[in-house]
Amino acid sequence: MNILDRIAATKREEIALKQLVVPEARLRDSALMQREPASMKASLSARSYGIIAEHKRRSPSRAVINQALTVQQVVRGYTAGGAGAVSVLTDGTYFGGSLEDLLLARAVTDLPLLRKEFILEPYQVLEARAHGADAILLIAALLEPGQIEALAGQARELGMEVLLEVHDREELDKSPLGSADMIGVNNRNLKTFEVDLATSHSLAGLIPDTALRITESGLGKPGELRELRDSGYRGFLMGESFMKQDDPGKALKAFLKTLEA
Ligand SMILES: O=C(O)c1ccccc1NCC(=O)[C@H](O)[C@H](O)COP(=O)(O)O
Repeated sequence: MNILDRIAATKREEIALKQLVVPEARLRDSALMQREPASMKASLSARSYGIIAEHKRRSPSRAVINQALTVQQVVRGYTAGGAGAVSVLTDGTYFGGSLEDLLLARAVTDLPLLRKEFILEPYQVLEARAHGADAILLIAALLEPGQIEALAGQARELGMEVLLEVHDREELDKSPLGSADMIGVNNRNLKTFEVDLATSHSLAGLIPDTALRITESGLGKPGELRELRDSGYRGFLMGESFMKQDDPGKALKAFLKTLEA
């Protein structure tokens, strides 16, 4: 079984349990349901380099990235450092994240928040909204086209945007692209962890202009972002290269200064 299949199997078990412990009615009672979500697409589009800075303690491909900082320290730093949006990993088992991280992030920033999660069920979309997310991630490799449409429709009804993630031509061709506000190309093969920025370059021209193009993973050099921008990308999802620094927000600020010089 590859890692993505393992993550999905764990996730299904977790969702079944969580639905028993926290019923949907309780999620609907969250005070954050009254908050108007912000547009991540607009925030990223307003910048020449729309960085989605990710809070990421660890991952299946990297046992430890940064366990020393609080989520508030990281997200405050990203906000001051010029991020266009913040991505918060909420998976506990494989990434050491939680829904509490999303709540804490919400408490310290007005930037749009992406719930970075392996979403399989409508329950998780409601969870995202109830914990302050403005956008959700849908991973094409995990979902059938009909599921993408249904989950994206639910997100829209709840006022959130959708980042649809693909990794290859097959996933792009099978996906209902009109369901997404943003289409992300993950440079990391989630089954092998291999990272290749050529993935984004080769798929850029196949993404419809109705969606904002986002390139994800393995980014760290200003020159790479300039080339990806030339290919049509306006959003750049970056985790490890900032999180491995002692001060991720300062690292982001310095990175943007070099990029925009
Ligand atoms: O990062 C991983 O090892 C990983 C493994 C399996 C599934 C997903 C994984 N990462 C999720 C992501 O998409 C990245 O966290 C995100 O794009 C940022 O990537 P990076 O800048 O390389 O940290």
